[in-house]
Amino acid sequence: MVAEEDSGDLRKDDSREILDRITLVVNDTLATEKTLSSEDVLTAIDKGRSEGGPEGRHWVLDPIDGTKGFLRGDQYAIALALLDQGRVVLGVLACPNLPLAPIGKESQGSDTHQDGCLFSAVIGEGAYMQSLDGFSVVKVNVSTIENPEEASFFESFEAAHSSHDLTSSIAKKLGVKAPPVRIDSQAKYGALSRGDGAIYLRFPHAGYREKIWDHAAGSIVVTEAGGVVTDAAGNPLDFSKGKYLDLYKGIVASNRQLMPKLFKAIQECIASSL
Ligand SMILES: Nc1ncnc2c1ncn2[C@@H]1O[C@H](COP(=O)(O)OS(=O)(=O)O)[C@@H](OP(=O)(O)O)[C@H]1O
Ligand SMILES: [Mg+2]
Repeated sequence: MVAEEDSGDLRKDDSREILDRITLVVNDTLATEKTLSSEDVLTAIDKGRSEGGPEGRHWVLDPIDGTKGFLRGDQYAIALALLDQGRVVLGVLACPNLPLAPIGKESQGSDTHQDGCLFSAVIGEGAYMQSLDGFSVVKVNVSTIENPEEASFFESFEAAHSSHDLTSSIAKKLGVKAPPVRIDSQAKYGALSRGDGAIYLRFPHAGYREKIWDHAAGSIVVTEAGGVVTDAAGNPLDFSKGKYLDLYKGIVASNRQLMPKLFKAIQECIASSL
C-alpha cells in the first residue's frame, strides 16, 4: 500500500495520549475479535510505506485528503485507488460533507449538514455515486456543456495549492462567466464527475510535486464518468512512476468537448505569464 501517512509523529513520547485514543477508536470500529495494541495500530499504519511503481498491484490511500478543509469543517475526502501495473483500475472517493444534490455557482460546497457522497469507479465500468449510507446508487456523467461561457470551474480553496491568478486569466480568456467554485480535496473530482461544474483546473506553484494519492481515485472517477484528466500539455497522468506524478505545469480535467478550447486558453495564458 502507498499511503500518505506514516506512524512517525505517533511514535513520539508526547503523542501517547492521542495514540491511546486512536487505538480505542480503531478497536471500537473494527469488527474483529482480537483487540489491537497500540503497537499493532502503528504497524498497520506503516504498511502504507510502499513506493508504488509500474509493477504489480498497489493500493493508494489518502485517509484525509484536503486536511485544511477537514479542519475548517468544509470539504474533505477519503480516497482509495488500486494501481495494476502502474494504471489506476479502481477508485473510491468518500466525501462526507459533499451534498448529494449538485453544488454550484452560489454554493462553495461547505454546507456541512449533508448526507455525504461516495463515488466509485472500476475501469471500463463507469462511475457511480451513492449516499454514504449506501442507498440510491446512480451512474454519474460529466457535464456535456460545449460553450465555455456556460461552464463553471472548480479549483483549490487554498491559493497556496493552486494559482488562482492563472486560473482566473484562463477563465477570462475562455469567457467563463461564473465565479470559480473553490473547494478542498478530491471532492472536486467527485463534483466534476456528476456535472456540477464542467472544468477543474489545478496549477501548483513552481517546485511542488503532486503525489499519486491526491489524484488516483479522483481521476478514475472522472474518466469513467466520460471526462478527461491530463496535465497542461494534454498528457494523461502517469501513475507508474512511484509516489510522484511528473506533470507539465498542472492538472486539467473536463469533458471532451471543452478540451480543445481549454488547452488553447491554457497555452496562451501560460505563455503570457512567463
Ligand atoms: N504547495 C502545495 N501545492 C499544491 N498542492 C499542495 C501543496 N501543499 C499540499 N498540497 C496538496 O494538496 C492537497 C489538497 O489539495 P486540495 O485540492 O484540497 O487543495 S485545497 O485545500 O483545496 O487548496 C493536499 O492533500 P492533503 O495533505 O491530503 O490535504 C496536499 O497533498
Ligand atoms: Mg491529499
